[in-house]
Parts: sequence; structure tokens; C-alpha cells
Amino acid sequence: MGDGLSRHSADSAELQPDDEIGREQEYVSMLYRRLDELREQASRRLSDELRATGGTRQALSQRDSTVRMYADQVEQFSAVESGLCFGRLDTDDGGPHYIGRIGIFDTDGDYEPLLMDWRAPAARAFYLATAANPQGVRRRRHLRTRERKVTALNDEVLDLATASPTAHEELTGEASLLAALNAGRTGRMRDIVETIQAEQDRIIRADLPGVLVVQGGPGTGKTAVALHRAAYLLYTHREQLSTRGVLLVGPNATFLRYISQVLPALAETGVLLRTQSDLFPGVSARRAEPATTAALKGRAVMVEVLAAAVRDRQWVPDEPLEIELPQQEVLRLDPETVLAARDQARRSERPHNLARALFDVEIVHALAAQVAERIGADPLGGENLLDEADVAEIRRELREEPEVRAALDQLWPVLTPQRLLADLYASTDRIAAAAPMLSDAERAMLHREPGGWTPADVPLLDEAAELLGEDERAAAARRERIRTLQREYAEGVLEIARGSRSIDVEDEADGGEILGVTDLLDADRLLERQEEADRLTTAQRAAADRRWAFGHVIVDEAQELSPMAWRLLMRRCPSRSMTIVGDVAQTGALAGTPSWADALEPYVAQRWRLEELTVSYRTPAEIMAVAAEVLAEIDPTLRPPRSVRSSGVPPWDHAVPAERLAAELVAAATREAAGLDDGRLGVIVPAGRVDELGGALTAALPEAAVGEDPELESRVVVLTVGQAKGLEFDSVLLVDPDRIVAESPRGRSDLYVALTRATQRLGIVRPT
Ligand SMILES: Nc1ncnc2c1ncn2[C@@H]1O[C@H](COP(=O)(O)OP(=O)(O)OP(=O)(O)O)[C@@H](O)[C@H]1O
Repeated sequence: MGDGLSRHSADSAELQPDDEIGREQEYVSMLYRRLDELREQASRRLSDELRATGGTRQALSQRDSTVRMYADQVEQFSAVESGLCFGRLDTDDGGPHYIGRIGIFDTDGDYEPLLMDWRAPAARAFYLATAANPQGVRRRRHLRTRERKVTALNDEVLDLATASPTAHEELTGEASLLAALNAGRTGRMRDIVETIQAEQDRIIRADLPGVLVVQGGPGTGKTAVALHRAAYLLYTHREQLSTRGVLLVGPNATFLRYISQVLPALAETGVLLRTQSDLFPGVSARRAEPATTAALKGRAVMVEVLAAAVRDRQWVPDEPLEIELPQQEVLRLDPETVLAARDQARRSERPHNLARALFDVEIVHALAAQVAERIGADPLGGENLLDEADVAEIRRELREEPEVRAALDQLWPVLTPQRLLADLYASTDRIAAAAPMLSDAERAMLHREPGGWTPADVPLLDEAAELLGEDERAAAARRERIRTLQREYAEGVLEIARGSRSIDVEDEADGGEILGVTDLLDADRLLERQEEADRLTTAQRAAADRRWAFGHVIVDEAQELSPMAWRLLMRRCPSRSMTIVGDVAQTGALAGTPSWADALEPYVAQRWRLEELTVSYRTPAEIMAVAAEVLAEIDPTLRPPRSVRSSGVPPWDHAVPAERLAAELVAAATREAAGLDDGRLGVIVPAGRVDELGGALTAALPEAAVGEDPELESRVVVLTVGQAKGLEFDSVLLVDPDRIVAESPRGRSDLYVALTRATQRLGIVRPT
């Protein structure tokens, strides 16, 4: 990587004269005072609204939206506390303009902006202006703060004549950027709002409609960009997106926890974060299964398998079916009658559960004709003595007969997606009937005992739900889920109200009755009020409703999605307003996405745009050089991203006798952990050796976290490549890379992922 960006060092002027910092401190302190006022105002209003009682239904509904608005404001004003103001622009047309996490206006004066929201169009120059294209900016200043104190200023004068020859034209706020990149990791992702780069800004602010694919190598900021795009879109298209919501899908729960702080820190709470495992309401898919089985379940052929499995439940007996009624009467259903009823119901092309009503009509008709034949037969051989009204009455009675209902349930059972799939997996006969197109070995893979769901089952449940249609039971389950969420929300509002209670007390301490909101309302009463007004956040409602159509869907690590998972996501986003973020060179899932065109074209044909990110902000040049060799083995046409910096620390690679591997690893991990200031060490091991090596490490380093969903804030974390996907650590120890490669047909991509997790140091320990 000799031609990497890392040859040069940071070069923007670091101006820190005390008086300059002092002047900025005054301004920043004023902003914090305004923030405190705003927060107190919102808390007080929230308390007042919650205390108010009575009124018409409309007044209640109005009050509930006001409650929500103030609760959101209190949360947002608290979220932006750290780094409230981080930038300043001095422009040709005056200024200064201060840039921060939210907009604050001078409400006492003429409503001038005191602080500009980073997402506002006028703030854009902060990210884009360069010496060659200054966009009216004379000076860009980064303000660094700790708590409420200004600690440093970095200035860039955007003037070609005075520009430093060593500064990178393509980097903005280079000194602040490098400070952020070199900082120790905490186990939680941070936002990058202070140092978004121009190529990233273009993607963050891209138009809302259509499918945008962001392809970029490891560490190019794809996740960061995806999250900031969510915040930007919600700010810019609030009307549209607040009613439909934004869904962000990540690869696993560990990853979602890793990124969970970013949006709240940007004062955005309106995004639903989910893994594939949680995309089918009411199911939490935690069961494990072999990668090859998951891959089979991800293939598009499963669409046909499931359709056949549903048809297989529409049963036509070989022999006549006898239905014994209580009056010892026995009715017979011929196979031909059932077949005709089934064909009639199928012709409607309704989903299975909804077509059942048609099937019932046909069968009951046939049975009623039999009864009528018997009881209405004219002993003298004339016409049947019953009229149409009598036959209708017979049909009504037959419908109520438990024996008739049992026969109908047997022939055309109403099914939930869970029932369909569990029954299918549990029976080799059913699998054989539904999957003649699969090989024996593949059919054997599908067979299993009931009990829990795997992530790969989720798209299948969703497909099944489409084929089956929602009957009354499914609708009732959905209402129940919404009710649970409403209760959680009511409790959340009361939490916020409790947080604002000190203000009530101060306020009314001079003699008035001191009653907090929570003395007057409990979660049940608040819940009742909300139910009446049908209030629930968009994200909560969407989470409970399988058929919810999101306003925008963002997928991170999208290369891992199988064709079946793509189908599910496309259903969640009929408008096809999507941001797809990933790297096809890092695909680990066997049914993952080999190319964006293959994945998307079935849904949007050629109508998708591709943006590429080319600079790695994470991986230093020394480590990227090692990773580049593996990338060339995956696909010689792929280019690794260019590293924005070098660490000066070459990666090391030690081969040790196999029996000493664990001991050497423990020694290396102890050394690396001792060398960390406040950063994190990641130990990446083959999936088949987690127990052994994780055990050895935790015995020597009790602080080490290991397990299904390890705590990333621990100083030392032991993970498989699958778990490490999307994460990063200051220092990484990679163990037994050959075994990692051997463990999966996509082993090389796994190794590439593992090699690119470190922000500073990489060591490899391998058995000889
Ligand atoms: N403009 C920026 N300013 C500061 N830090 C940045 C910037 N862009 C990216 N980073 C940092 O670089 C690191 C890598 O970013 P991110 O995790 O988003 O990359 P990625 O492309 O998703 O990587 P991967 O493909 O490995 O998942 C993160 O620590 C992120 O905060």
C-alpha cells in the first residue's frame, strides 16, 4: 500500500491560543444554557400534559400526541449533550455559523440559528468544502469538547494560495478525522457526525426514492454511512417517514448492540433496528443449525417447496370419508366431491386460509344434498319434498356439527405459518411430497424435530404467511403484540416523566401540593388513554405487524442475505426505497449474495444505483497490505480500499507447535491486553475452537468475554468470524487462520473479514 493516503501526516493548523478557546467556550456555554432551558421547558410541558385529565375523545387524542412530542424532545435534548456543537464555518457572506447535533434558534431575538443542525442544507459545506472548491467557506473549524468544555480547535483555511502542500485535498478536517480514527475503541460504535468525508456525505444525503447500493471494502464507513443516512432521511423527510418508519437490518444481535448508541447520539429514535431473526413478529429465532442447512433454506427453490407444502395440506382422501353425525346418521364424502371442492377453492387463488371458506361452502353443499336426499325423499317416488329454504337450514345445521367441522379441518386445515413449517420439517413424508425437486440429501437436511426456529426459518415463515393469508387468529395475535408494546411505551413515558420530577418539586415547593405525574397516573391508565386514541410509535407498530410497509429500509452487511431473505425484505418495502450496504468480498453465508445485480434484479430490474466507498478509515496500511493478499486470492479483480493512515506497527505472524498454541495465545493476549490504554482486544478464533481457546483465555484473563453474544465492552473479547463481522478492535489476535479457511467454502472471505478488524495492531498465531 505504498501509494496509500497514509504517507502523509495530518496537517491542518492546530490553533489553540487560550483566548481563542476562551471565546469559543463562551459561545458553547451559551448553547448549553439554551439546551438546558429547552430541556426544562419540554419536561415541564410533558408533566403538565400528563397531569391534565378529562376532556373529549378528540382532546385526549390531541393530548397524547403532545405527550409523545414532549417525551421525544426530552429524550433528544438529553441525547445531544455530548459534542452538542462541533464545528464552525466562516464564510464569505459572514458568519460564523456553528454546526452541531441539533438546530437551536434564538427565540428571544429574531429566530436566527445559534446552532445549525448538521443535516440542514446550509451545513453541508462543512463536509464538502475544499481549498479547490471552497463553496464560499473561508475557514472550517472543528471544535473538540469534553463534557461541556472546549478542549481544542482545528482550523482549515480553504484558500489554495495558503493551503498546505501536504494536506489531502480529498480529506476534510484531517486532524480531527485522524484523532477520531486513532482514539481507543470502547466496544460501542460512535457517530462520525463531526468528520463525515465528502464521499460519505454524498451517500448520506442521496435522494430518498429508489434502491441505492453502497459497496465498499472493510472499514470504509459503510455502517457509519448507513446510520447517518437514516438520521438524515428522518430529518429531511420527517412527514413521510415518521408515519411509515425506517427499518435497519443488521447481521446479528451483537452487531446491533455495537451500533445501538449511534442513532440516539444523533437524537434519532425513530428507526427500528432488527436482525433477520426478529423480522417475523412473534418469533425470536435463536435455534442453531448447520451452515449447509441454512444455505438450503435460503435458496429460491424454497418458494416452490413451500407452495407445494401448502397444497399438500389440501387433502383428498383415496377412500370415501365417513362422517358420523350424532343421530347415528352417516354421511359419505367421495374423493371426487372433495377434489371438485378443492379445485373450486384453489381457482379463487386466495391464500390457503382464506380459500377455506370456499372449500367449506362446496363440501357443506354436497353433504346437505345427501341429507336432503334422505329425509326429503318422496316415498311415492315423486320430487324431493324439501324446498330451498329447508336445504339452506340443513346446511346451516351441518356447519355447526362438530363432526363436520372436524372433517373440514382434516381436509383443509386452517394453518399458521409455524404449524405449516413445523409439520413439514417433522415428517419425511411431507418433505418428500413438497420437495421432489431436491436431492435425498437435501430433503434429509430439512427434517428435524419441532422446538424453536433458526434465522434461516424466518424468511420461510414469512413466505408461508403469504401463502396462508391472515385469518382471525393471526389478527388477534397481532393485536395482542401491539398491546404489549403499548404497555411498554406507556412505562417508558412514565420513566421520562419520573426523570423530570425534580423540576415539579422545585417548582411547587413554595407551598403548593407536591404531586408528581407518576402519583397521578400509572402505566395502565396511560395505556388506556393511548389505546383509546390509538397512539403508538411508528417503530413499535411496525415491529408488531408483519405486513407493515416501511418508508425506507436500510440493510447493513447485506451481502449475507439469502434469496429468501431478500424476498422478505422486499415485502417490507413495497415502495423500494432502500439503502443496501455491504461488501461482496466479505460474504460468509453460503447462500449469501455473490453480486448485487443477482440479488436485486428480480425485484427492481436495472433500476438501482451503485455508489462505492474506496478509503478504509479503520485498517492501517500495514494491515491492509496483508489483507490485500487474501483479497487477491478471493478475486484478483477486486481492489482493496486505500488506508487513510498507517500505524507504524507491522502485523506479526507466529507459528507455534500445535500443542503450545493455547499457551502461546494466552501469553500473547496477556501482553496485548496489558498494552492497551483504554482500548479493546479482539481474539478471533475458528468456530470449532471457541470452547477450547475461549476456555483457556478466560482461565488466564477473567475479564475476557466469550459466548453466543459476548459483551463487547469487555477489554478482551473472544469471537468467531461470524460474530466479528462489522466490528472492530484496537488490537486483534487471529488464531489458526488455516482452520478458519478450511471451516467454510467461503473461508477465504472469512479470513479477509478477520484480518480487517483491527484499528491499530494485528498478530497472528498459527499451529505448525
Ligand atoms: N468520516 C469518518 N470519521 C471518523 N471515523 C470514521 C469515518 N468514517 C468511518 N469511520 C470509522 O471507521 C471505522 C469503520 O467504519 P464502519 O464500521 O462503518 O466500516 P464498514 O465499511 O461498515 O466496515 P465493515 O465492512 O468491516 O463492516 C469505524 O470506527 C468508523 O467510526
